[in-house]
Amino acid sequence: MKLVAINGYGTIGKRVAIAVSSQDDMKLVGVSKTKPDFEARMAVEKGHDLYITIPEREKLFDQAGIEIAGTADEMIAESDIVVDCTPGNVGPENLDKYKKAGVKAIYQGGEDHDLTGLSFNSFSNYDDSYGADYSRVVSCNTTGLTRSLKPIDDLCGVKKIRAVMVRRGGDPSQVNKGPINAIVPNPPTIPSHHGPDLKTVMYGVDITTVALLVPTTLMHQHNLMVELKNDVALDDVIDVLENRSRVLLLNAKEGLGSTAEFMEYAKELGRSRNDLFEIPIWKESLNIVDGELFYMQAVHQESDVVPENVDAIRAMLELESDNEKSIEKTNKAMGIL
Ligand SMILES: NC(=O)C1=CN([C@@H]2O[C@H](COP(=O)(O)OP(=O)(O)OC[C@H]3O[C@@H](n4cnc5c(N)ncnc54)[C@H](O)[C@@H]3O)[C@@H](O)[C@H]2O)C=CC1
Ligand SMILES: O=C(OP(=O)(O)O)[C@H](O)COP(=O)(O)O
Repeated sequence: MKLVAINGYGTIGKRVAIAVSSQDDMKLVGVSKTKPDFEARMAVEKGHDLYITIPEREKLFDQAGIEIAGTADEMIAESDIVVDCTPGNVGPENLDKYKKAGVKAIYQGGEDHDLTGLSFNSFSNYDDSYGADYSRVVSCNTTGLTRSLKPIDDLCGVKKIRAVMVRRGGDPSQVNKGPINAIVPNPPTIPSHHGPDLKTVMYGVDITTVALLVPTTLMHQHNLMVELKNDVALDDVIDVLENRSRVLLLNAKEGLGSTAEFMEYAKELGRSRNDLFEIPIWKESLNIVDGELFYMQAVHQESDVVPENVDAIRAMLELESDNEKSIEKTNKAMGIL
């Protein structure tokens, strides 16, 4: 059984840990924490072996009564692959460590593509990370773009994409993030990183993105304008999106007219942490005008990249060469629609 470690147990790391534990072809070695906070305590309660990033802090964990299994370096040495879920720009410090230990590593979207020279999405370029030592799962927003644009591109070809990304100010627990009362062009320059980032997993696509930050924590929201290469009926677009996993067409008229209601829908699904791994698209928003497709979608930023991390592990450890088989296996274990 291949062994997986999670370095950085925060928003993304704690979700990837549970997702890895639910698969039958990989085993979680453990997770790392820098400090003995409630998340460290609950990681142990959830049955994860807990390793400490800063060995000098062993006493603090002892004093807090939180049992540790060893140091993060020991966890890394035991593993076949590390999923690095540390905050953006911390990852590069760890690369030498992974190289010295001879372990593979997956980074997250907070790191630059150049760190690994390879980025990953399950649907668009799984094969390129097959057997790779280092790759990067693109950010939550870029993953959301890829999920809906790839099947559309496969159906009728995409000539040019323009997208306006309305980004959540911070995650629900991030009390020190904002804005509280403003709409902030973020960045104020164009394009935002999302367009160039999409090109690292959907090669050659013509896309420009603009991004804004707003005072909300639940989800990001995207507005897409897509010039199509070939004529297509709207029903065929709807059909292809309805039949694609990890994408959901939801109806505003059924009481799902906002990101808040999407998250209420997620609660009704009854999953751990109320996660919505799928990208919900407002069905009513889909329209084709003069060969241009318009639609609006949302992204549960805390969870949409989690299944992609599981598929990336499978590709890089050569556990499955067929992306569709990996997607199906991950979906089944995680209860994804
Ligand atoms: N939160 C989000 O909405 C999303 C985040 N990402 C990306 O995922 C990565 C992780 O983000 P989050 O989970 O949100 O961050 P987070 O801040 O919630 O969690 C990071 C964890 O890493 C720990 N940490 C810090 N320095 C460390 C080190 N040197 N070694 C080990 N652990 C360390 C922190 O204590 C914390 O527990 C970033 O690259 C981010 O851009 C990707 C998609 C969505
Ligand atoms: O990957 C994310 O967003 P992004 O796709 O806009 O970079 C996450 O929501 C983290 O974004 P943050 O950099 O605002 O914490």
